[in-house]
Amino acid sequence: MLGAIEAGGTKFVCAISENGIDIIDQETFPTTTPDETIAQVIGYFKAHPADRIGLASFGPIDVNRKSDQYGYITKTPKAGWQFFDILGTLQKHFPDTKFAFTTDVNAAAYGELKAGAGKGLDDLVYWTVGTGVGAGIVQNGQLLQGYSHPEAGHIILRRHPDDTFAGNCPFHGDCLEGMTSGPALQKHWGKPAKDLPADHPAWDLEAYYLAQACVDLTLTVAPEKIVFGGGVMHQQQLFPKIRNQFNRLLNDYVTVPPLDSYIVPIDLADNAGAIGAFLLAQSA
Ligand SMILES: Nc1ncnc2c1ncn2[C@@H]1O[C@H](COP(=O)(O)OP(=O)(O)OP(=O)(O)O)[C@@H](O)[C@H]1O
Ligand SMILES: [Zn+2]
Repeated sequence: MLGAIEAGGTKFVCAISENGIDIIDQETFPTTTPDETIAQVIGYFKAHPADRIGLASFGPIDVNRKSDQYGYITKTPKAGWQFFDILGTLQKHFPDTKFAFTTDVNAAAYGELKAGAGKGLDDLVYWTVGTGVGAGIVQNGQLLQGYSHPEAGHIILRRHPDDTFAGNCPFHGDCLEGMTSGPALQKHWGKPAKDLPADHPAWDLEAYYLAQACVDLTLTVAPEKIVFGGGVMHQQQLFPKIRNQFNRLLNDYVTVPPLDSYIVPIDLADNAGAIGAFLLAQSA
């Protein structure tokens, strides 16, 4: 039996699967304190035992096996969770279980590669644009991680000449997340992102920045496909706008697949993270 834990800033999702694709059982717990929330996760897997569990956590997390803090959630602004040994705590309670450990967005990237929009491919970038912005990158079938995991949601952008919004990233102001996340849109335009009409100028600016993000990762990791998920990407009109801006910015400098099949929406919707976590655990 395979298990998945999607550790998010607002909720934890625990699930089990036999084949890594079909979810047999799933339960959600609110993210409160580590003690309380982890106790619920432990209770879930005592009741639904798994031989292997994929733990996909909100970040930043320490994924460097050589580090003393491997398996920890590190500098999160989330109260009570700073430097919490999430992997170690679970391993202590399930000593016979094999764990895979990565970021939530890496797991979703892996799920989309193996069973979603990137099925059959080896290289994929997955962007989530929601409360936060982040990228999971798979290269040659493996998650891209070095000294740490990518934090591409915070890359620095060329500002649109007409854009005076200061951005809302507490670390960088007008980084990608600071300009394009759901909360950034709300702060910029004075209403929730989902209430902005499809023809609102917000979406042209949003596409302008997300296209830069795609160009940057195209030029650095050369994926076979770029997949977008997250709440903000429910705005389907963003896709043609991003492709247009991408085309303009890249200016044919490198060859990429046809844009309609290169920059695409998520295929597995809310299950991408769990499926990725199962399959990472399976191959751990
Ligand atoms: N239809 C929509 N159109 C535009 N924005 C939306 C839409 N639905 C949700 N959002 C925005 O997406 C954000 C929530 O993102 P998401 O649904 O991915 O959840 P999340 O899990 O909180 O995000 P994250 O994965 O970054 O933690 C909110 O800021 C919300 O305003
Ligand atoms: Zn930032």
